[in-house]
Amino acid sequence: MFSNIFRLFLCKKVKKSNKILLEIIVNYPRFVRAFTIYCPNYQPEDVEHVYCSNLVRGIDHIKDPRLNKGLAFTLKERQALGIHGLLASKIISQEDQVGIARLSIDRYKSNLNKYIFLTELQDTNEKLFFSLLADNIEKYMPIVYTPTVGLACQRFGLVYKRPRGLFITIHDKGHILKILNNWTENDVRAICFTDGERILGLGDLGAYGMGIPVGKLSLYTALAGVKPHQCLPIMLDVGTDNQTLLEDPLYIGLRQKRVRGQQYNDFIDEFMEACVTRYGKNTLLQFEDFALPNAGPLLAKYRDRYCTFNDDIQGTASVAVAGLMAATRVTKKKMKENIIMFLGAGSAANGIADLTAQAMVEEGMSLKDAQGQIYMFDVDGLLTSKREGGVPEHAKNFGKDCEPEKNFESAVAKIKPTCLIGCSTVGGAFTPNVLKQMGQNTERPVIFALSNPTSKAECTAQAAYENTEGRCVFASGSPFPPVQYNGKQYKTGQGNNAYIFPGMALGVIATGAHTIPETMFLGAARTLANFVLESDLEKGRIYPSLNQLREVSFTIAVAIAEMSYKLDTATIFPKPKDLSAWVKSHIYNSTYSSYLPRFYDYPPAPDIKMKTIEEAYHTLKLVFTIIRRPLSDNRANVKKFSLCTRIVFSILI
Ligand SMILES: O=C([O-])CC(=O)C(=O)O
Ligand SMILES: [Mg+2]
Repeated sequence: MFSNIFRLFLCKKVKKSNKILLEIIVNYPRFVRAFTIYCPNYQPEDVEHVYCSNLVRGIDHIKDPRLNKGLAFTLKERQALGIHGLLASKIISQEDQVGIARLSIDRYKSNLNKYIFLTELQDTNEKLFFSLLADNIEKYMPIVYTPTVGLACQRFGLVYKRPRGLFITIHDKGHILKILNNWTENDVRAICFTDGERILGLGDLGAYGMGIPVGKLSLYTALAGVKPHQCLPIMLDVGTDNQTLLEDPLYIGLRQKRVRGQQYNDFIDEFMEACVTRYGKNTLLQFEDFALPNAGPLLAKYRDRYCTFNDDIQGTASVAVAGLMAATRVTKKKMKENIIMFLGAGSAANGIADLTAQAMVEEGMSLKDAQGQIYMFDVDGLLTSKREGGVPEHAKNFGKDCEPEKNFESAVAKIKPTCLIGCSTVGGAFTPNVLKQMGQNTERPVIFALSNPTSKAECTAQAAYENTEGRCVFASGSPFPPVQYNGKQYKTGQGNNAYIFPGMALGVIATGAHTIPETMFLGAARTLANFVLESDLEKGRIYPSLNQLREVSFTIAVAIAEMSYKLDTATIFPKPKDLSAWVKSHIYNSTYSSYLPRFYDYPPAPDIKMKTIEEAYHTLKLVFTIIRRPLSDNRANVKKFSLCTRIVFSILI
């Protein structure tokens, strides 16, 4: 470390103080985080690129996916970087590269092969991958995400080639922090992790579940612009109870049954603590695809202590409630005028039910009355106290005291729900008879088949429209093509949490929120519902089109940032005057940057020629001033102290 400081002080060729800044940023990783939180305009990836262009030369520049531009390197860059001759002579613009990549993908017939192509592109040229994805969301989201990612997880032994994220096993207990230290990126702001026990509706896929956090985080960047180097996917491998996988020669995870109980809980405890020790207290920790017995209790345990949320409970709830809100404009029924019935009583169903009840309360209903209008039906039938075993603890708010009913169709006929929501992972469970009954229950029945991937959807869009004479309001978790019925085309909406979690993440990261209160998910739902146009509703769609997802995510991010201050969970002070501009300043730029020196592009700073140690000292002082300035708020005194201490330690130790 001292040699680094020495190197910094002896940096002879420095022309401008910004160059010194770059040196500091690159050499002192903990400093990077402190610095970039307060000066997000200094895009760390650009800083690294500019810096790296001086250090990384030759073939290494092409091999690094963050630096690689393929044939888009200009002649000057090729000469400066020592890669002239390593590339074909033609120089191709990034835009043309996107077109070529599209042609290449289209040549593959199978979606799994398209997935593999895109993964390889991400591994070789990150900016091209994200610009391709961001420009073609509707086309490629179903490949890198649901439903193809489900198939990729099932075949992960074949798909897995090189590290993207960390695998932490139960045997690493006691050493998790050390493993996090092996991830060389220091500016991680968001971690998405799974233990693989409930991968989509596909069940326990063990370590093969890694595809899900990888896919989710790709959407963080493609949809919300969270910088890719700030995202870390993690697989917590505690074994699998999937016998087929335990016998699969290609299986890449621990070949043992799942560890449960105290040992599991201690492992997750250690993991959560290690993450904040390594990356800071307000690192966003997203639980993904945990099974029911763990998902709810872990959320309850950590939600007030960490910046965390469970995507399947809260993200799914938020998108479903947004759908219900938008549907009120079609059905002309307020939320509180509905009878809602769930098929499935797991974490997703309970998350949606809780948030729906809150939305009804906001319309002036008591919580008890709201819960009274929400029914659940699981594998053992209607949730009532009179059934064998009673109402399960995790769904106790929605159990009723009526007679037991084991037949789903009869339950739908008896209770006459106006909204039917599928979170059961039982493909085809909304039979034609069930759908017809919904058509009899009300003029405009709301039918959501939310289970993923497509094979697990409770019904297809086609079946929903056909069996309700085109009167239903339909949404599904996985995409369905438009439906033709009775001479009319219906474009159905995809009620997938992808509408929520990217924007939520950006808003939370931009304000350094230290917890994520539940009302933020209601706020996100409302923001999303407001995006739905009358023209969408006319086409039968209660969500904005996927191509609007970037705009939607940004608007949600700004709303979340606003709430973050209102709810006193933000840690960036003083509150930026223009919150929208502040959020924007955090967004990743997937356009290639020039690797020729361009220090003059950075915000103006005094032009100090570094000849003496004294001048270097002044530059450091300048950096401190920049960092201290936004912390003048009295409320932030403690944070100010700890931040300054961290900076001093970063530099001196
Ligand atoms: O991944 C998706 O498409 C939605 C989701 O969280 C799930 O089904 O678990
Ligand atoms: Mg999920």
